[in-house]
Amino acid sequence: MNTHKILFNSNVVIQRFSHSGNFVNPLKSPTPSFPTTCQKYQPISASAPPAATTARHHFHTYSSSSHMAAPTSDDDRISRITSAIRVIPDFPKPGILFQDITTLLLDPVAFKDTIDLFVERYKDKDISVVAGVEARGFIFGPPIALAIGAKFVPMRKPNKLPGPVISEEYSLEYGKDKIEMHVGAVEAGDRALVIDDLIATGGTLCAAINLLERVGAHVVECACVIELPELKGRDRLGDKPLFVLVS
Ligand SMILES: O=P(O)(O)OC[C@H]1O[C@H](OP(=O)(O)OP(=O)(O)O)[C@H](O)[C@@H]1O
Ligand SMILES: Nc1ncnc2[nH]cnc12
Repeated sequence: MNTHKILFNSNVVIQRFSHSGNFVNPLKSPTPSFPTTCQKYQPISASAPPAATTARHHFHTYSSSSHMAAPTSDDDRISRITSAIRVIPDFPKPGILFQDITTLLLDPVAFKDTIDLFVERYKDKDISVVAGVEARGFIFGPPIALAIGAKFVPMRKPNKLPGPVISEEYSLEYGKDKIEMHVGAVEAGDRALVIDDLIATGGTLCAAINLLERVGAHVVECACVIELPELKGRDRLGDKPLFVLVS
């Protein structure tokens, strides 16, 4: 395992690289063209170049710094989380390597490790709202919100929320979608953390950020369990900080 220090979100963090036998090319089909910032949906180009084929897990955790306690046994926790995520080829479409977090949920130790790592990072950051994106952000968001004393706000697929909503459309790997948030759930001045299981192209997180910023909230950071770096979602977030456990 190689270990080196990088600058990450203003803190010195340790980045570790290791290889896993069953985690290979995250996308075997051509890469669609995605917006490079949190801009509106752009049409997908059929003639885009192939995706990069090298994939590996690299773990973003953080070391001791002046204002954060160093969690013990990060290696063990990240390894357990990585091992508990199942990779399914050709789901839901040929060419997609699906990162299945349902197997992580079957492992109470790895699931707790996941929540603990996020809670340790955010407990002293004065977060007032945790926004979780449907559907898998609803799994990780609420336990984090409860542990750090923040409200949880669901960002839902269209026509699911009963009250008045604001909406944002966004592009996916294949096609487009929309998320909605209840008007009044988040207020100007709220300090928000956006949680999802995975960042691919970054379209979903961008839409969530846009919804929160439209009502005057400050998005402190986005956090995901998994990042697919080949799809460059991190670039699309611009200067908005992103924290991930596994990529
Ligand atoms: O970075 P992006 O390219 O936007 O992709 C990431 C999103 O894709 C998946 O959700 P999906 O849209 O499949 O919905 P689901 O969680 O309801 O299955 C995943 O849970 C993220 O929300
Ligand atoms: N490869 C992937 N696995 C799981 N969820 C995803 N959402 C977008 N791409 C995904």
